[in-house]
Amino acid sequence: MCIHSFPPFLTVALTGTPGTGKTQVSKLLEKDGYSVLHLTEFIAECNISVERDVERDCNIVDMDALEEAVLSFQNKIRGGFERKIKEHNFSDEAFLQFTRDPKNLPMLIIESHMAHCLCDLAVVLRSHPTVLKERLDARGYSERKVHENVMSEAIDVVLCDCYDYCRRVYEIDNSSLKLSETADCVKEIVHALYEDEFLKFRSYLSKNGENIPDLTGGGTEPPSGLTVVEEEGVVIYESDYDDAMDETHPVLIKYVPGKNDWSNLVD
Ligand SMILES: Nc1ncnc2c1ncn2[C@@H]1O[C@H](COP(=O)(O)OP(=O)(O)OP(=O)(O)O)[C@@H](O)[C@H]1O
Repeated sequence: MCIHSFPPFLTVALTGTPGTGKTQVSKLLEKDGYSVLHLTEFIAECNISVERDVERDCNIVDMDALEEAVLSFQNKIRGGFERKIKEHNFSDEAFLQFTRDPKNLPMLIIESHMAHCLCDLAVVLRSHPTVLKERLDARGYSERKVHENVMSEAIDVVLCDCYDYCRRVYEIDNSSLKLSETADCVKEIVHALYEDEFLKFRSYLSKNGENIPDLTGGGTEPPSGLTVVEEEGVVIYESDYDDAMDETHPVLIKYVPGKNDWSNLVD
């Protein structure tokens, strides 16, 4: 059983091995108006317990506490979107048009090398190991730390993790891209992803004879058969949508600038 709202609010991981550019890219996205959560800072702000692994020079986080804090943050952001949507009189087409403005995209992008553990959709930044090594050396990391990260990139550790955790995984190789070009790729992906998820959920509701939720000023009427739950002031629906829509295997899409045909994502 999964929790969904309609129109959907998506949480998307922007993940990758350290040094692949998550922080810098997400800052560009944020500047353009996308909602971004920087997980490392969030963990510190929320005082989530962290243990230090001195040998491997990294932190170990209490994932249960983190998940709870992220969910609560996500609900607050989602509430803001729901209120914004209610101010308008949208047809589906007009709504999708509205979401093309980054400030109106009902999505939270979580930036971290472990964000994919908290999301079922992920964009993975990849960099060639030699490019990555240069970036990590420039940070002054120990030889061991550089080696561990470069090896992990070479054998696709984060990508494989995403494949385990997520139902959709988008991979961008930014080895020969500029920072702004990488950000543009992410933008293209998240908008295509949102539209696809919206249309899929809409089509699911229609096929199952559910009342189509109203996007107009009257608010989102619960589709019949779905349980209405109220969480932190946000109306959400519980449904078996995820079970029905569950892809047997996660979808893995390699991003090739200018070449992806997003229309083939829609069933
Ligand atoms: N095409 C590109 N895309 C992303 N980053 C790039 C690109 N070209 C160069 N860079 C540089 O690579 C570095 C990536 O560092 P950044 O801190 O963003 O990585 P990160 O994945 O967030 O690492 P960490 O997980 O340790 O926070 C930056 O200095 C950035 O300017």
